[in-house]
Amino acid sequence: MAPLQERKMIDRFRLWAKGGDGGNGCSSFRRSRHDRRGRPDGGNGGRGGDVILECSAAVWDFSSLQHHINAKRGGHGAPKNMIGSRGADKAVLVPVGTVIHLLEGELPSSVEKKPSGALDPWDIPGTLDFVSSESSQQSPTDRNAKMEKTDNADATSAPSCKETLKEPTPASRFQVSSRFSPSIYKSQNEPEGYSEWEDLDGETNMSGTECEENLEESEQIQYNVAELTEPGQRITVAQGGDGGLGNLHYAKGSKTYRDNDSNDEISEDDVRAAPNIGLAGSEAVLLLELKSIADVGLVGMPNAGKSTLLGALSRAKPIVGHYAFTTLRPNLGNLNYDDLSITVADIPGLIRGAHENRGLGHAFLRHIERTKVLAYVLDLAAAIDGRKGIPPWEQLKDLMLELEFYREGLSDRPSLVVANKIDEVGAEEVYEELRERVPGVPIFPVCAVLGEGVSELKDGLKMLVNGEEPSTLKLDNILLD
Ligand SMILES: Nc1nc2c(ncn2[C@@H]2O[C@H](COP(=O)(O)OP(=O)(O)OP(=O)(O)O)[C@@H](O)[C@H]2O)c(=O)[nH]1
Repeated sequence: MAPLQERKMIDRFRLWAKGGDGGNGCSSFRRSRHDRRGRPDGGNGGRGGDVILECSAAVWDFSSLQHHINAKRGGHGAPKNMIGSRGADKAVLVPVGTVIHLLEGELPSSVEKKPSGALDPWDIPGTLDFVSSESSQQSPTDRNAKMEKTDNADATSAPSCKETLKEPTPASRFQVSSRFSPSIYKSQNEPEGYSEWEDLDGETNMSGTECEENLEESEQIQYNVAELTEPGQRITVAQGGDGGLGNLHYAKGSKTYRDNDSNDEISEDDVRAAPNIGLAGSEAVLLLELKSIADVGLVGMPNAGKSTLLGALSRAKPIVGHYAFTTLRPNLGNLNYDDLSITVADIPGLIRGAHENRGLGHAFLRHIERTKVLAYVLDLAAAIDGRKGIPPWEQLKDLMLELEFYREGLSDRPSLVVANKIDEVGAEEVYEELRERVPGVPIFPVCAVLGEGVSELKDGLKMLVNGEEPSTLKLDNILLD
């Protein structure tokens, strides 16, 4: 029978993130009958959007991510001192337990908890995205007809991915606030009262750029630069560039134009040639990796005693019930040794057909993918005294088959067997038979309720996790009737 879910879990993912470029500042002059020379009134370009990773319990792996994530660029400044709009951020969801390694670039921020609300109105992304809407609707020829391009217009040509990744640009080389003006560009038609409108369209569009997926691993990988461990945590991985200055910035409030920073007098020609290209957004190449949720996964049929065992092994207090599916989510416990600590997950009970999503099905199986070693917890008492349960060796076979049906090779990881409920009458004989039927694998007889055999099991788990006694169960080695 073919597994229903054939897609492999993606737990390692390379991501190229690029913040939106800043919009260009506008160079325009407001002229009138009385003022032929005109006064500069070009607004600043808007800031580009950020690329944000947000930790969420709603996603399990990286399969929903795209390799290239680009935030929107800021809108261009416009005449009448209208600043460009802020480029829209691009936020993507990553699973809980995401570890970020940095291959190229740098992270502009550290992990932070999502703010509750109260956004700065100038920061609301995508309020008016003039550039994207205009550029998507118009052909470059249309735009040229409307805007006179300058020599810098070849900034429009999208750089190849490799070129841009080679030299990550720090987003904030200088601080220009695009927020000072209350006017946001609102009209696409030429406003009255100006005669010249130079636009420097430096739009960089990497979406659609075919980038080599297998860039050689850089030797300067910075490992574990950040971890997202709680839902709601966010991190900005690429920051939008600041918008370029409009020519008004150079000439505020005076007939003779002055540089706001140095206070030097500047000529009208200087004002016209003011550097108004928005800054490029920062770039980063990341390697995302999923942390395993636990070192050891306790796998067993419902009611086998997994939660009881976790409680006996650690200080965890999982809910124990005499009915199936008491455990709906994995409970985690810590096993503390003198020199090490191991995490153990009690995974919800598995039934035949779980790979077809019966019982808790896939939810359960997905948890197993994120553990390093497996401890199969078998109920020795399930079939004794005329009970209608499944004998432990068949439980073991069913468990392994379900893992394999779900994903081939899942049962290959190092494992041991816990023979639970050894206290029950007749369980000793069943245990002996189990040892004969499942040779070559460590089997630990345990009474989880009383804590008997638990310290031996703890030693066995430690050796397994440390790789001192690597033992893998093979389906063919189980002797069935
Ligand atoms: N006699 C005996 N009963 C046990 C032992 N361990 C667990 N039980 C009982 O078995 C029942 C099921 O225990 P749980 O620990 O909830 O089993 P589980 O495998 O976590 O069950 P699910 O949450 O449904 O997956 C409870 O009534 C426990 O008291 C044991 O060593 N001996």
